[in-house]
Amino acid sequence: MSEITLRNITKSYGSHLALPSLDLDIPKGSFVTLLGPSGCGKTTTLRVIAGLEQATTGEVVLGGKTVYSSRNGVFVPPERRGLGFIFQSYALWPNMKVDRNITLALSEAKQPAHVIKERLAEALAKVQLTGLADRYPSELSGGQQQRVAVARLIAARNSILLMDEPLSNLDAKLRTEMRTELKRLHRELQATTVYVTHDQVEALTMSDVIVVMRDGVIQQQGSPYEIYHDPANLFVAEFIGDPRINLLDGMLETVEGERIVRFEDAAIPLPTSLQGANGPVTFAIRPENIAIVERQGPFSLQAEVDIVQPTGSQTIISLTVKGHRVTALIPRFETSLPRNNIWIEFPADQLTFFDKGSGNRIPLKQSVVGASQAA
Ligand SMILES: Nc1ncnc2c1ncn2[C@@H]1O[C@H](COP(=O)(O)OP(=O)(O)OP(=O)(O)O)[C@@H](O)[C@H]1O
Repeated sequence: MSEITLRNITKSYGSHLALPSLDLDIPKGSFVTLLGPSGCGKTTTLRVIAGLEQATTGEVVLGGKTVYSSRNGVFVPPERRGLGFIFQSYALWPNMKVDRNITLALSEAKQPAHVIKERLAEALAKVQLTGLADRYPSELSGGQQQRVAVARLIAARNSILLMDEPLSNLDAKLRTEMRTELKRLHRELQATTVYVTHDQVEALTMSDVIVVMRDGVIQQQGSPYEIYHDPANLFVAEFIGDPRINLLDGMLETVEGERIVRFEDAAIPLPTSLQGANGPVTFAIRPENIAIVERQGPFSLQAEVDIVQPTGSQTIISLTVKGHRVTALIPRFETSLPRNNIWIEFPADQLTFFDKGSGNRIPLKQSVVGASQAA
C-alpha cells in the first residue's frame, strides 16, 4: 500500500521549473532514497512532501489523507502532517539540553509526563546516549549530535520519516557507522522513510528502492540491484558505481546469422536475443566484470597497465585497451601486474548496450512465451 503519493507535482521557483511533473508512490514501511546530482530536485521533492515548500500544482497524499491539492485548495501545514525530519544540520536547539531536545515535540503535543519519561529513556538507550541527557548540544561531538536527532525521531514515533543528507557533515568513519545505525533504526521502527542523498553508496547500502533523478525528472526507480545491474539509461549507468562503469563505442553487426559487437578491430560475440538494429551503439561493462586472463584467447584483447591502485580488499587497475581508457577492479590486493602483455576479456553476458541517440538501454528480446503472452 502506498503511504506517500505524489501526483503530477510541479514546482517553479520564479521562471525556473525545478520539478516539471513528478509522480511517485512510496510503499508503507519502505526505505526510499532520492538520488541524483546537485540541483536535480531531491530536496525540493522532500520539502514538498513535508509541506515546507508548497508545490505549484499537483497533489500530495500521506497515509490516505490529501495534505496538498492545488485543484481543491488543500494545504496541510508541516506540523500537522505527522512527519519526523532529520536534516543536514541536525537542527538541535542549542539552548536546550539533550533530554529537552528529544522530548520537546512530545511535551508540546501534551503527552503525559510518564510517557515522555519512558520514551526519552528508550530513545537514549537505542542511540547509546544514556548518561548524556544533561548535556547541551555544544558539549557533544558531531556524531553524538546526530544521534540526538535520531533519538528525537525515535521518541516521536512518526509513521513517516524524512531525511535530507543527514550524514554529510560526518567524517567517513562515522558516516559508515551511522549508515548501519539508520538501517537498523528503520528495521526497528518500520517507518516509511524518504532519504535524500547524492552519495550512491548510501543509496545502495540502505534503500529498498532508489529513485534516480536528473533535472527534476525521475530517470529510474527500482531496487538497488536493478539500478546497479539494469540501468535504464546512460545517466543512471554512469551515476551509479565506483569506480565508474566503462562506456565504449561499438558497432552492432550480424555476421553469418550471429550478432557481434565490433570494438575497433575486435569482434565480441553476443547473445542473439539483443534487440536494436545493427549500427553504432555505446556498450558498457562494470570494472569488476572485466576478466584479466593469463594468456591470449579467441576473444581476449591486449591491454597495457597504466596505474595500479590497491585499496585493501580490492585493486583498481587503469588500462589502455585499443587506445581507450578502461578501468578494471579485481577482488584482491595486487601490486605486481606486468605493464605490458596483459590480456582482458569482456564477457558478453556482462555487457549492457545503450542507444547512441537517446542514451536508453537497448533491451533483450522477450522470450517466446513472453512475446506470445504480450500479443
Ligand atoms: N528557494 C529557491 N529559489 C530558487 N531556486 C531554487 C530554490 N530552491 C531550489 N532551487 C533550484 O531548484 C533546483 C532543485 O533544487 P534542489 O535543492 O531541490 O536540488 P537538490 O537535488 O536537492 O540539490 P542539492 O543536492 O545540491 O541539495 C535547483 O536548480 C535549485 O537551484
